[in-house]
Amino acid sequence: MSSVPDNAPQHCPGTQSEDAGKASACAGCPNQNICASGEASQPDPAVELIKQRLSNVKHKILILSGKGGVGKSTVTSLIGHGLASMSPDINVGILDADICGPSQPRVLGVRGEQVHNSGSGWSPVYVTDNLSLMSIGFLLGSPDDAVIWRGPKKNGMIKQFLSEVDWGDLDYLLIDTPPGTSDEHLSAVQYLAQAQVSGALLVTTPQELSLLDVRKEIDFCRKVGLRVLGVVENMSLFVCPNCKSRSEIFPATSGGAAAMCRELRVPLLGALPLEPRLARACDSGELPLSAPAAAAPAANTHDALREILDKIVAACENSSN
Ligand SMILES: Nc1ncnc2c1ncn2[C@@H]1O[C@H](COP(=O)(O)OP(=O)(O)OP(=O)(O)O)[C@@H](O)[C@H]1O
Repeated sequence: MSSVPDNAPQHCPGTQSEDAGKASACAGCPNQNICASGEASQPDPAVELIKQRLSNVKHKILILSGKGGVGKSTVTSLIGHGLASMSPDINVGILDADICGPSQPRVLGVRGEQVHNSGSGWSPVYVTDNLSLMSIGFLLGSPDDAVIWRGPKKNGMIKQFLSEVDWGDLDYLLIDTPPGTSDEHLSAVQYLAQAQVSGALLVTTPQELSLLDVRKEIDFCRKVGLRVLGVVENMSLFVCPNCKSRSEIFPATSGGAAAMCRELRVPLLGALPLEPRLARACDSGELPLSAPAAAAPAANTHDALREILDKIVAACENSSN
C-alpha cells in the first residue's frame, strides 16, 4: 500500500522511505518534522489493538458502494439478518461506519436504543439473539442530528469503533461504510491491515452511473490489496405483484453488473429485485425476512437473497482456507 499521505507534496518519497522528511520535496510539507523524526514509519498501535479486538471474529467483510442511495444499508441489513437466520449458532455483527448517514438503527428497528460502555468496551445493541449492531446513530442526541466532522475526527471514530466494541465471538462482521472512496475507507483498510479481512462486497444498481462509481471502488480495492468477494446488483428488476410483468426501472444500458463483473473479472453474487415491501419494511424497521406473509418480500427476492448468502458463505470459507 502507498505510504504517501493524501496531503503530501509532489514527489513525496513516502513515509516509509529512508528519505522521508529529508528529500527536497519535503521542504515546507506539514508532515516534514514527523517524517524526519521517524515517527511516521512506526506502525500505529491501533492496528495491533484492532487485530486483538477482532481476533474472535471469523469473517470480516467491508460493504462498499460507489454511489449513495443504491441500497447499501438495506443490502447490508438483509445479508446480516439472512446470515443470522441460517442458524442460531451463527453470530453476526453489523458495524455501521457510515458516520455521516448512519441508517442501520432505523432499518433494523432499534432506533433510540442505548449502547453501554463497560470495562470490556462498548456493548453493541442486540437486534435478535445472534445479530448485533453498533452504530454512531446510537451516540447521537437525536436521530435528526447531522454529523459534520472533519477527516481526523471521522478517522478517530472509525478507529474507536473498530477497537472498542466488545462483539464477543462472531462468525461474520459486516462493516457498512459510507458511499464512495474517502479518507474513512482508507483509514478502515489501514486499521484492519493485520486483522485478516475476508474482503469487500460491492453494491450497485444496474445503472451506468452507479456502475461507473463501482469500477472506482474495484480499483480502490485492488490498490489497497482488498479482495473483492463480489458484487450485488440491487433494484435490478421490478416484478409487478399483480400481472407479474417484469420491468427494468433502472435500465442496464451497458449490460448491468453482470457485464461489468465479466469485464473486470470479479464475481457477481446475485441481483436483488426492486421490491416495494423491502422499502416499506426498512422504513418501519421491520426485519423483512421475519415479516408476516402478507408483508414479506416475494419469493423471487428470497431466492435471490439465498443465492447471494450461499455465495458469501462459500467465498468467506474459501478465503479462510
Ligand atoms: N431492493 C430494493 N427494493 C426497494 N427499495 C429498496 C431496495 N433497496 C433499497 N431500497 C430503498 O432505497 C432507499 C435507499 O436505500 P439505502 O438507504 O439502503 O441506500 P444506501 O446506499 O445505504 O444509501 P446511503 O449511502 O445514502 O446511506 C431506501 O429507502 C430503501 O428502503
